[in-house]
Amino acid sequence: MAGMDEQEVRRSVAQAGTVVVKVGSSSLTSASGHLRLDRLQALVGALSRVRLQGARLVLVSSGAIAAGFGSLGFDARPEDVATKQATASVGQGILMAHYESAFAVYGLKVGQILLTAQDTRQAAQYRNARRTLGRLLDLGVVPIVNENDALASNEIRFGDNDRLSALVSNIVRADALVLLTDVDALYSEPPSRPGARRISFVPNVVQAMESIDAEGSTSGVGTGGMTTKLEAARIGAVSGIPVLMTKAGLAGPALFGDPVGTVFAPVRHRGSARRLWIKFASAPRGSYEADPGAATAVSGGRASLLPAGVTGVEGDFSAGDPVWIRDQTGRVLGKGVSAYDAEEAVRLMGRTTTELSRSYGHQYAHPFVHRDDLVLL
Ligand SMILES: Nc1ncnc2c1ncn2[C@@H]1O[C@H](COP(=O)(O)OP(=O)(O)O)[C@@H](O)[C@H]1O
Ligand SMILES: N[C@@H](CCC(=O)OP(=O)(O)O)C(=O)O
Repeated sequence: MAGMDEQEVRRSVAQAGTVVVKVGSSSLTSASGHLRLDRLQALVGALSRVRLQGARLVLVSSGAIAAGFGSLGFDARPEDVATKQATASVGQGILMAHYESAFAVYGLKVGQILLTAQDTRQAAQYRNARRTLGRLLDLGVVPIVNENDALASNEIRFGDNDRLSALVSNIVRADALVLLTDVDALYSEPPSRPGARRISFVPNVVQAMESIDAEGSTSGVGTGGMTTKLEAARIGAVSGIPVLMTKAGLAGPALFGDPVGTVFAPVRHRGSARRLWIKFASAPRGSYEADPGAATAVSGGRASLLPAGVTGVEGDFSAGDPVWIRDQTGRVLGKGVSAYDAEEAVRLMGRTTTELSRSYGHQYAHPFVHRDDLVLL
């Protein structure tokens, strides 16, 4: 809920019925490309306590590449795509084997879910991922999610698990997202710099992103650095989900509401699952150009985009695909699901729904993008 103070955010993390925890490579692996078993086991100990107290838990774990390159005899993280994919394939097996036996100590079962960006962009695959994750959680299993690095090539990658974990939080409708990394908290600038200030509460991450310097540093084995963590916190906060970030060694206290790390307050109420998908996960396949009247109406937040207000159609999309909505200067106003395919839309644009109904029948008397299927950006 919007307007929460620090204590309320911490309490809602501790009381979350469904929690997504993301752990970064730097927290699980050594610089030589091997898993740090002691760390993995400590993490699993903390997570198991939460699960055994009744919370539904999803773990988004990085580390496939960082845990795989040492065992393949490389002295550094590989750079080329094919070797990275092969390394991830080996490392993912190592990770899962250890998670499986570490959770088994607490009598818990794990299930592997490897996602590609495509699985969140397409509505049908998104629903499929949601169904499988939901069923695993119903069965009391801890789903362990990673990007399907072995098959994802550069063009179709999420690239970082921070953003992925925020999308997974929306998929499972999590009550909290916990990002575990190798720094204890968010700082005003990279903590290696003198003068970096520790921040324990971020009331509005959208505003905070303008003043925090997260540039140019990762731990070396991680990929996204602080920038992608802030982006994940933003997606969470804007989706109505409280977010906590701290170092992996503090997972236990963090999940039990102790004052560790940085918490980010939700900045909006949570919208419907469909709108969250449109806003954060869907990839538009074309766009509608709105005339000034339609642009104003749509920007007001309550109107649908009617055929009469559309002056251009771009791209090759089908009915049910996401599209951008732009004004006549090309500025993006929003994103929505088109009720028509591009070819039909070209034929129908510029005409009132009454005209369309008269010429083509009742089934054509509806908006190009219904307001329930439209989000402003
Ligand atoms: N403003 C900041 N506050 C905290 N950490 C920061 C900041 N800017 C950069 N960093 C760096 O981000 C790193 C964590 O990112 P990364 O290496 O990608 O971790 P992970 O593997 O957990 O995803 C930290 O080691 C830290 O040095
Ligand atoms: N999917 C990749 C990790 C990608 C990633 O985001 O890494 P990190 O910044 O350590 O969370 C892997 O398992 O190696």
